[in-house]
Amino acid sequence: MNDARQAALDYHAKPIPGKLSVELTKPTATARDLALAYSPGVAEPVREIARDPENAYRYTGKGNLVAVISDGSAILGLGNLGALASKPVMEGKGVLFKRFAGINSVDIEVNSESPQAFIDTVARIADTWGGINLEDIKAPECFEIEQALIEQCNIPVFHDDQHGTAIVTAAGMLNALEIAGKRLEEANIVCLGAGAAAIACMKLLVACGARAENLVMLDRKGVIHTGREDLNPYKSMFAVDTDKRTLDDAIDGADVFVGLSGPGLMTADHIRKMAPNPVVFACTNPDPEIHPDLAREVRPDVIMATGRSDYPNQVNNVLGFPFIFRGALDVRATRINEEMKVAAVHALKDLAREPVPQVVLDAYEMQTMSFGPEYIIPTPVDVRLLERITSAVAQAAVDSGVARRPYPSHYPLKSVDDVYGI
Ligand SMILES: NC(=O)C1=CN([C@@H]2O[C@H](COP(=O)(O)OP(=O)(O)OC[C@H]3O[C@@H](n4cnc5c(N)ncnc54)[C@H](OP(=O)(O)O)[C@@H]3O)[C@@H](O)[C@H]2O)C=CC1
Ligand SMILES: CC(=O)C(=O)O
Ligand SMILES: [Mg+2]
Repeated sequence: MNDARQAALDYHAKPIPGKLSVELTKPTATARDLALAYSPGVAEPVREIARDPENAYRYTGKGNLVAVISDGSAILGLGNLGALASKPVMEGKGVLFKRFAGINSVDIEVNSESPQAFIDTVARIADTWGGINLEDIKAPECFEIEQALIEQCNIPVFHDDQHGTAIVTAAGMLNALEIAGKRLEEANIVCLGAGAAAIACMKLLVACGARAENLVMLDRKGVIHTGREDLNPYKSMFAVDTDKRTLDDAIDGADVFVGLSGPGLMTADHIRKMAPNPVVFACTNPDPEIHPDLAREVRPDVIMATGRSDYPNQVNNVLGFPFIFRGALDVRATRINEEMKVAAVHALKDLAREPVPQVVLDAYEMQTMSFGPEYIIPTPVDVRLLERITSAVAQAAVDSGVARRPYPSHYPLKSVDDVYGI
């Protein structure tokens, strides 16, 4: 077994299995403590919640609790490996929620025989949570599932692989193109993949100014064009009238490549054919469409991003979902709407232009990091993400009328220790 593989397995297995645990927030040492925590004291908040469900936010952990729910049908770029196999990733999302935004989470892996069974299962347990983060559910089922749950639940339901990824991709793309001296409105874009992440990313890029006619999307069968009769409605939105059929055809002269598909699908010959100063976001995890070392060797002028932590420019939804949920929870938003997503894009994009704190440089063992080809987007350990994205999202929720609480008086957040505002 190679060292990296063994290290990853040991990390998950030792000293105790898994990456998350539950902690107590109240004293439990004495008989009095127990009489308050459990019987008879617990009956009082029960009565209060039965009288008014909003009291669940006051007397339980609901308001700072997010469910991370998957059916394991699209685990990273590893494919449909089933609900249980997705558990390390879902625990991992919980780690990120807690570490970066002070949010408690529980991972739930659902064995479901149909989208409707999944929807019914999640809808029945929705009251438990302050929000629901859907994760690693494959397209096209993910679209129907998310839409149904948004309609049935009065808490935010957010499919991270769609919207978290799209927000981070749009922020990184706007910066990368500026550095490359290009405009999104004029860029020729190739998107490899036509699933949850790809469809949402391309929709948001179009909303940000990309032209649909400059965008070629590909699935396993090749270019999504108007002559195809096997397209679902989500893919059809991106069908273009073109003679191009393969990635090799589409990539010729392209300014941008976005990979949300599978490992190793982009070759040296593909990247060689791109326009000057190409932008390549090879975002499949854990192994990207093209390795960054190969991409840079073939194209020294590339602006390269991956989903990984061990190369510059990590375009990964970790830069989005913890902070978006934090902002949504703190104003008790009923949903995460387009205004909140756009606010997150701009907060993330703008932060990349500011000087990088020493603590971030230390974490990455770098002497310098500054806005440019090797730094198009902040790193996940940058605590300013907590301040900027949560504030922007909360404000957008208030302004767009989905907040049930005012903009928090304890904002801006400077640390996860401040999230309860006490
Ligand atoms: N960096 C990040 O933050 C994120 C990265 N991702 C990555 O994006 C990828 C897709 O995830 P997701 O959208 O959730 O999964 P889905 O299962 O919803 O979509 C996968 C898509 O990839 C396409 N695909 C797979 N293999 C090939 C191939 N050989 N050639 C062309 N297209 C191919 C599929 O084509 P078809 O439709 O024909 O089956 C499908 O459209 C994963 O690798 C994941 O790790 C996802 C979310 C966040
Ligand atoms: C990062 C992530 O959510 C994914 O690759 O699926
Ligand atoms: Mg995912």
